[in-house]
Amino acid sequence: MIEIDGITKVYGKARAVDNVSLTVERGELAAIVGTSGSGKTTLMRMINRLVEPTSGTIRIDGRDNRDLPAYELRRGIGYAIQGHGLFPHRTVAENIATVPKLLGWDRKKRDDRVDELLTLFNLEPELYRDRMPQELSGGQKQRIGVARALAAEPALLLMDEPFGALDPIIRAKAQEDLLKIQRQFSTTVVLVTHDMDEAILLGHRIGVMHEGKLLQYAPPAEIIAHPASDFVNELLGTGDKAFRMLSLTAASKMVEEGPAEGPPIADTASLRDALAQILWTGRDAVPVARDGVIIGRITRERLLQRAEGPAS
Ligand SMILES: Nc1ncnc2c1ncn2[C@@H]1O[C@H](COP(=O)(O)OP(=O)(O)OP(=O)(O)O)[C@@H](O)[C@H]1O
Repeated sequence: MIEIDGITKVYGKARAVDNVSLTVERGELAAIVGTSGSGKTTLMRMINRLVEPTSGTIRIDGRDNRDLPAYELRRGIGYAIQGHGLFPHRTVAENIATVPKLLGWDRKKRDDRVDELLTLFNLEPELYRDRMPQELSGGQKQRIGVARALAAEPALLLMDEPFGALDPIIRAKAQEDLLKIQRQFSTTVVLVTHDMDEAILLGHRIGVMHEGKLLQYAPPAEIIAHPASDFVNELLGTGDKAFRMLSLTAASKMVEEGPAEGPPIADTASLRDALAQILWTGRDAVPVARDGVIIGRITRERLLQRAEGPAS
């Protein structure tokens, strides 16, 4: 659990982060969004003390983050950044095993962990563990950067635009991997992103920053339904709100009995996917399948009702 309490960072006359307070519960993912220069990275870097705050406190699992020497604190916190930050003269395996080595893990345990992570990120260990970073594509480097952040199974993971340079397909896969890992290990994650769709997909809570201030910190559905200000509303993109609302719910939550023609969608797909299918194929309803077996349908009518916002 991270408790950020009245944290401020002043550079010269500018308040890069201005009296921000928020709590991230253990096992939760907080997505921080905002315009460029709004203070997202500075806020995140004060958690692992790459930046020292001007005032305020940050507690991690109840302990002031200044109680430990900064290098020791950072060993316990995974950190992944855009542009990966890999050591260019170390192999992929050495890069991933950086923190386990600092922590004194023996060779066998380190090697096993490297192979496990490479497999998790769909990179065949035999092919990739001895490569140098310059022998990887941009997307592969990013995945290794995230693998390195996860290597010592940190309870806390900080991610600064970690999927920024990935193409949409790899990005979706990397987001899925992150969710899987996050659930499996109950990792507490703070993720900085400028992509609202990513924040809505991944965040249990979303923090919206502007000019150093935290404008709103709430679950995605609440941010969409009740934006705290015009600025938050604008950032959400009014035109996309209906679809964003639908993207929050799995098809399994709206299945009803009844017939429907044509190819089914999976019950794990979102209502947004269901509506897209219905519109694209001109149907009134789409069958829903679980593990390949049809379990019911979703109708166009109910989806449209669900997508309606509050009457203005
Ligand atoms: N070391 C520094 N010295 C002086 N000013 C800084 C320093 N680091 C950041 N700033 C300023 O603090 C403000 C917040 O920067 P920060 O990097 O936290 O924003 P951000 O929201 O992460 O932006 P982006 O999305 O563009 O990465 C900016 O105005 C930036 O110029």
